[in-house]
Amino acid sequence: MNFSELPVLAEPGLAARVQHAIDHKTKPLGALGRVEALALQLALIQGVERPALREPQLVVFAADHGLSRRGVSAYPREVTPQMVANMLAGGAAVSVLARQQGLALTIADCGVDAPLADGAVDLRIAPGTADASIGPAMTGEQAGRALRNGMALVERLPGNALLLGEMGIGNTSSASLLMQRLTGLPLVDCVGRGTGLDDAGVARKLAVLGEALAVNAGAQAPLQIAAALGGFEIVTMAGSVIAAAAQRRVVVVDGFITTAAVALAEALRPGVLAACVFAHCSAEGPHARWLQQLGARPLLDLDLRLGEGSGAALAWPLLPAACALLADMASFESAGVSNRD
Ligand SMILES: Cc1cc2ncn([C@H]3O[C@H](COP(=O)(O)O)[C@@H](O)[C@H]3O)c2cc1C
Ligand SMILES: O=C(O)c1cccnc1
Repeated sequence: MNFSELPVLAEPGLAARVQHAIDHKTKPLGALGRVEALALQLALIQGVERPALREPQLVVFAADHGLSRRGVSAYPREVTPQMVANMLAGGAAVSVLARQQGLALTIADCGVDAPLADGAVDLRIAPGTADASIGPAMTGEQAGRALRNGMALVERLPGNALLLGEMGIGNTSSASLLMQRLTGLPLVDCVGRGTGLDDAGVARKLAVLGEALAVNAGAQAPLQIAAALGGFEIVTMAGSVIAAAAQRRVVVVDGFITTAAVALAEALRPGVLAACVFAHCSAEGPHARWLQQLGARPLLDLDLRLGEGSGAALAWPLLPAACALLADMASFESAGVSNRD
């Protein structure tokens, strides 16, 4: 992807100036590999020659899904509020990683089927979506509200980097449905094991998701598709991605589900992808293919299949490292090192 060509980031000459600076650092040409591309992307996102990251915000968007009552997950629906509590208490993987990396952690309840947890941000639309296998997961009004909630949340958060996380039993199903509708690939190529379904479980998930696609076939515009196939957390996250990109914040994408939110945001507001750094390729089967379709090359490939923002947090240190190299490495000229002929 050529980031400088995207309208959201158009900044005449900046890409060439930053590339020139990178190429004159004291190293063989191109020797910092994809860290160089990352530094360039961060510069283009911020529209400056010396990008700098401050007060990174990891937001976990949480919600329940009507589909989780249809046996599409290996785990029960109650796990969503239980994990929200665990995240707030500091015991979830994302809590540990956010703490360790110095990332501010916000849990945004976009529609968990339980009372609002102490310490969660209240962006609740309803206690879980409707069952998308029998009709739209949410109304158009609810989808619009979720988008606006996500935008407003970013306005309230400090800093210039947003790391995406999510929690919602059944949400790989919503992500798979969105992938099918947004890419046009066959459903079977868009569905994975989620939390660990066996082959019979995947067959059941495929059958249920096939029903959801059939019953919601009339949805055409991106917002209609979002409402039909749902995920309050996914639609809210898409709103946050749109607002963050508009403010030139760096968006760090986690796994399969956050990719669904970003792809939805791109469908709603073409160009936002340019603000996105893809942290990792998830072990969720269809993720690699979707990344490829989006022209995204993720930083890490660790066989993660957790979500929560865990992969985004793990990849995070590469971003300040790229900024530091761009800002602080000497050039051949300043260090008196002989460049190649
Ligand atoms: C204990 C536990 C912690 C999690 N943390 C994230 N997820 C992940 O698994 C869910 C998606 O998979 P599926 O569509 O198969 O339900 C999401 O909540 C996602 O964040 C978890 C799942 C479980 C069980
Ligand atoms: O890639 C992800 O985000 C993912 C995969 C499986 C389960 N939960 C999340």
